[in-house]
Amino acid sequence: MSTPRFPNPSAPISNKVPLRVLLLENIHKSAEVLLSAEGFQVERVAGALKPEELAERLKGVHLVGIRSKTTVPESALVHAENLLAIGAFCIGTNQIDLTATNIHGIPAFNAPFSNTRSVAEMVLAEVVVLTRQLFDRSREVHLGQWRKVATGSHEVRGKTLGIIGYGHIGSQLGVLAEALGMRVIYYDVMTKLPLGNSRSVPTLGELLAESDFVTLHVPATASTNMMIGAAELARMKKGACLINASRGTVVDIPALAEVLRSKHLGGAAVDVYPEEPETNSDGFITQLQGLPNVVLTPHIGGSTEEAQESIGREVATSLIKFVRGGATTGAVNFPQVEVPLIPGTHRILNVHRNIPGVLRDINRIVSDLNANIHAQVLSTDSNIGYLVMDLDQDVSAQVCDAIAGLNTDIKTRIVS
Ligand SMILES: NC(=O)c1ccc[n+]([C@@H]2O[C@H](COP(=O)([O-])OP(=O)(O)OC[C@H]3O[C@@H](n4cnc5c(N)ncnc54)[C@H](O)[C@@H]3O)[C@@H](O)[C@H]2O)c1
Ligand SMILES: O=C(O)[C@H](O)COP(=O)(O)O
Repeated sequence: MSTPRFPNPSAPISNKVPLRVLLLENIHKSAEVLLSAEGFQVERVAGALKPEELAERLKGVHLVGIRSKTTVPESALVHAENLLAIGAFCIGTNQIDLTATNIHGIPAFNAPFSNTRSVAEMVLAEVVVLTRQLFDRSREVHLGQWRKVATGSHEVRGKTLGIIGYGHIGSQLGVLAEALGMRVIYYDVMTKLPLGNSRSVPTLGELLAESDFVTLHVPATASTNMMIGAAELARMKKGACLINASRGTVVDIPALAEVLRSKHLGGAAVDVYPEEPETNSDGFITQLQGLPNVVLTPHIGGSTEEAQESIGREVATSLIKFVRGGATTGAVNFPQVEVPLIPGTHRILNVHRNIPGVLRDINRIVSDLNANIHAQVLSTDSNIGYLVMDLDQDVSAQVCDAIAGLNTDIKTRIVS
């Protein structure tokens, strides 16, 4: 593998030069509070940045925080010679080129559970809203129209909720839905423990055919891209409702608009779209606008104060632990290492290309400098090796420089 090498930040992180942090997309203040308390210099941007703007803004930045709207392709890293880590202050990490960041030695951290409950609660509310056509009735009354009807309105008790993707959100939603008396079935590519009385179905087709409500909770991947198109929508029961609060790439919007217009589906709730605005000031157009019993929300499934506050703290904490001690636990694109710091030792962190002989070369450098290794932990994936090494003697600057000179080196830094 030939890894394009960006300039190596092998100089020790100095307490005198504060680390620069760039937080995009209105990341919660809780993150800034923690990062500032470390002495880091935090800059904020309200919306997302396009990749070329991001590339410019990453010059000299050590940590960047994004949410779901900021894409981080390899081209955005071209000036990111100081970038140590990326914080995705959300669940999804499909917006980051995880392979490119991995081979450039930049771990990406997310918050895998902090907004799970918020999404599950919103989807459960939408099930009731759709089956009672509450938004349409509400709009009519706002317009001075009194349309008291029961036709087409139903209880959710006894109805079947079909969950596609029975992970953190899907399984939590299933538990909440059973509390309302719903029957829960799910389809997942992995074998999952059924919670409560829920039942796994072997195929997507069976789930679509059996459900009164179908809700999607899968990540954006090649296998989920357009997984609900015209053929899948046609398999759903007449009058059933579709809910998508996962990713906009999962549902074919024109096909959905068509089955809503033809009244094959009774309603839909959509929170995510193939193209979403970068800021709250941008306009938005979708073919679903104006259709009856269609709830459209601006990607707010995880947008509660509770979730955002908790995500801010969780991801900021991961970034701080990585800066201070090199911990990569929870990074989505990196070998996992977490070693407690021992006072009096001198820690070096090294990311290198995963080829035979690197550890031998590094240990020869340490030995030539007459240093003693107190602790050494190496974890690898198919592209890179991540080494955390504590030395008894303070020769870490010389060791660091020598390791950075190896042609296998990707990133090397000293933390203590
Ligand atoms: N609307 C929002 O604001 C919001 C908030 C949080 C998360 N999300 C989205 O929801 C997604 C799910 O979140 P989660 O925390 O439950 O993730 P998760 O990883 O815990 O669960 C995802 C599940 O989908 C399954 N899956 C993957 N590919 C599949 C396929 N082709 N068919 C069927 N199942 C498949 C996985 O096996 C897993 O069980 C996230 O990836 C994110 O994109 C949206
Ligand atoms: O992946 C997620 O957690 C959700 O899509 C929420 O993303 P957001 O932080 O951009 O609202």
